[in-house]
Amino acid sequence: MENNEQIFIMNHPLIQHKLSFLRDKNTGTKEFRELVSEIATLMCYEATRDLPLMDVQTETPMCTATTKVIAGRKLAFVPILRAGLGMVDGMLQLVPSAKVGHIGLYRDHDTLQPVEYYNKLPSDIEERDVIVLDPMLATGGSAMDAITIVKRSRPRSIKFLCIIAAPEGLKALSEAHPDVHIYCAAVDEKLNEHGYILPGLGDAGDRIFGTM
Ligand SMILES: O=c1ccn([C@@H]2O[C@H](COP(=O)(O)O)[C@@H](O)[C@H]2O)c(=O)[nH]1
Ligand SMILES: O=P(O)(O)OP(=O)(O)O
Ligand SMILES: [Mg+2]
Repeated sequence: MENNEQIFIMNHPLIQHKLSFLRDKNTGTKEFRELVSEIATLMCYEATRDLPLMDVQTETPMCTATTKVIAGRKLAFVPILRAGLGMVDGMLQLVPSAKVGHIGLYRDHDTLQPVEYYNKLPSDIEERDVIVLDPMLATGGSAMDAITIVKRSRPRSIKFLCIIAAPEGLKALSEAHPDVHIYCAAVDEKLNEHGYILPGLGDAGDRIFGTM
């Protein structure tokens, strides 16, 4: 799977290095949580690369200079519960002013279909660019549903940021929401018969919250 106009694979060495430890089954809950957060920060840096800038006048100790600031674009992060929660603090490290909405979805074990159980989005989401967060894009069902829910509130734009994607999920999501840019750190081989990503890292929510 290659980068294209909709899908961005972040192969930065720091991200890839941390991802190896994240995949390791011997990585414990505390370290796993820290790694998810650190990777989210690094991915946030890339995913905000297109934020528009505007010129301002700044008094340096030497003279007046024309410098750049972000041109008033407001962001909202929307983690898909539970696993997406692990990415929020890392994102807020770089954009502390972002608002945070939450969408609660779990996958039905038999059908693999997402089941919605919670939904709270910022009231001014129409003025915001949204980044939906979930470490894992497997069948794509959760991301597709979460983005459909967010779209009903008419944000300015939506991006989806995950750490590991399966080819099946990338295809499904990019076809269902061609207007949504997708950022991931790795595209793995395939899904197993239970809808888990191979080689993957297991169940991200369970590993973040220690509920294995
Ligand atoms: O290897 C995996 C696969 C899935 N998850 C969790 O499931 C959803 C995504 O699954 P979809 O099939 O794309 O709906 C995601 O929220 C993860 O929490 C996982 O942890 N590990
Ligand atoms: O998508 P699931 O079912 O794995 O949910 P959670 O993120 O709560 O583990
Ligand atoms: Mg889970």
